[in-house]
Amino acid sequence: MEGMAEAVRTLIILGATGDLTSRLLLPALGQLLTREPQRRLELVGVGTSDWTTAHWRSVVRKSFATVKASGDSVDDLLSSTRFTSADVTKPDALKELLGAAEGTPALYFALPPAVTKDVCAALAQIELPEDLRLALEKPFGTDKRSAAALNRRLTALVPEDHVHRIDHFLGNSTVQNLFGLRFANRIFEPLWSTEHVERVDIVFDEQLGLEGRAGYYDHAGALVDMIQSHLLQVMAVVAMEPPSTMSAADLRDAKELVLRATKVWDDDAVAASHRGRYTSGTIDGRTLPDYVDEQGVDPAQGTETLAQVTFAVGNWRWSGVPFTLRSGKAIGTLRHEIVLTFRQAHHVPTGLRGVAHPSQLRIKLGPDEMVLEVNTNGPGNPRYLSRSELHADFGPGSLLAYGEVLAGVLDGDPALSVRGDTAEECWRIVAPVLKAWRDGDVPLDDYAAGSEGPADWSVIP
Ligand SMILES: NC(=O)C1=CN([C@@H]2O[C@H](COP(=O)(O)OP(=O)(O)OC[C@H]3O[C@@H](n4cnc5c(N)ncnc54)[C@H](OP(=O)(O)O)[C@@H]3O)[C@@H](O)[C@H]2O)C=CC1
Ligand SMILES: O=C1O[C@H](COP(=O)(O)O)[C@@H](O)[C@H](O)[C@H]1O
Repeated sequence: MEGMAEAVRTLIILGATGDLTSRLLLPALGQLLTREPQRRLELVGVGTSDWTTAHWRSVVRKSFATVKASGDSVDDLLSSTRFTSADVTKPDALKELLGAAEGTPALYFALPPAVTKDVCAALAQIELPEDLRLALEKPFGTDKRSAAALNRRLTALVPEDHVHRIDHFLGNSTVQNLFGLRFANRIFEPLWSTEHVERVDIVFDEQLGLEGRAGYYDHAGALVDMIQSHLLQVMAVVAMEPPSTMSAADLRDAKELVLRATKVWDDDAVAASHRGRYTSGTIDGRTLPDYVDEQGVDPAQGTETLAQVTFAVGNWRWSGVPFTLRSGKAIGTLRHEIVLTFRQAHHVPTGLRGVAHPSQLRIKLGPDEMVLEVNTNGPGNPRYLSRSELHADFGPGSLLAYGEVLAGVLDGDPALSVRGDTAEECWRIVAPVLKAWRDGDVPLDDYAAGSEGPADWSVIP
């Protein structure tokens, strides 16, 4: 790590009455404080709603209970946390909030993106405490240009390494495990290149449907919601060069180099992408309506609920290896995994019968495990090939993914947050696909909720 930063003493959540705060942020914070009973943190919740501090404390307590949070720092926080009703787009409101903060403060923007922009404009009008940290949720802009404009605003307020662009997939324990697996063994890294890898697939298929999120999702769609943000970050960790250290500078440089080398496969966004949208169906006994009939959806938006794009990473290590990223809602089988498919053996000895399938390494993004599928002689006839699976259980991380990224914000370590140039790069990468889809050059295929996606799409092995 580059020099120890001062730990945040006051966390101010802007948008404390919202869904993100109660469902994801507070449980993550409760878990973090349980693991670190020595940490002392003031928590201030802010929203325009007319909440009392007593009500806010009951919300925090309820969210903490979901992770069985306990211990000294939890008790301490529960008895001191307070709620302020304020419109944070007003400079005076921000001045008062920051003025009342003890020690190093962090502002967590759990706000709609348009409000976040206005808050940044308001922050520019007041004097800011030294060492202020800013944590921003996705979506970070809507394209490269708006992301760049937001970056300029933010870095006019605080230094880049005080800006935490949150991507909770970087805190996912399996993604964290990739560092150990790839860089603390000699047996995988020599195989981790175009010499031996035929293709890489990163799949995040969910059984969940829209779940009442039309206000956000119907404008984002699967490509922006998952691929432009989370899955490109995961891909960057899978494809990066070995960093010299785990410092924020080394990790983020290594990710950035991969993303800078990434473009749509063959520069052909039409051939390299698919989009789909669910129609009614049943998943695990739960019936979902057609996506277009979900509450709040505007059918005219033509929003996709399943996206698949193949990218090329144009460098020495990965030349010629397709990286296919896919994510969808309302898919019959939950599948969250990174799959490396290895090239065929150069020569299988004549006399060995059966089929030598390519070896595959499956790294699962929860439950956290790894499966290596290889050809062996197997049981029975020793001259007949069969498939064996080597399983490794990574075990769950001690923190939820949000807890890992929140720890980075509180400790002033941006290693797990997205750097400004990288946020822009990710928009550059998907821009040709967004354009092809907007222009209607790629069909929006139907698939029934509960199916595995449109039947004529190529299957990801
Ligand atoms: N919910 C989720 O699962 C995820 C959300 N995100 C991102 O997190 C952010 C927040 O999402 P979410 O919690 O779902 O949104 P909500 O709509 O549930 O909450 C928005 C919050 O913003 C507050 N707010 C709006 N305007 C102001 C204002 N002028 N001053 C003070 N507070 C204001 C609202 O407070 P009040 O109502 O009291 O005015 C409310 O607490 C978004 O950027 C979203 O994209 C990212 C990943 C997942
Ligand atoms: O950010 C998001 O991620 C979730 C999937 O992540 P998980 O950690 O909740 O499994 C996804 O469902 C959602 O659409 C997306 O906005």
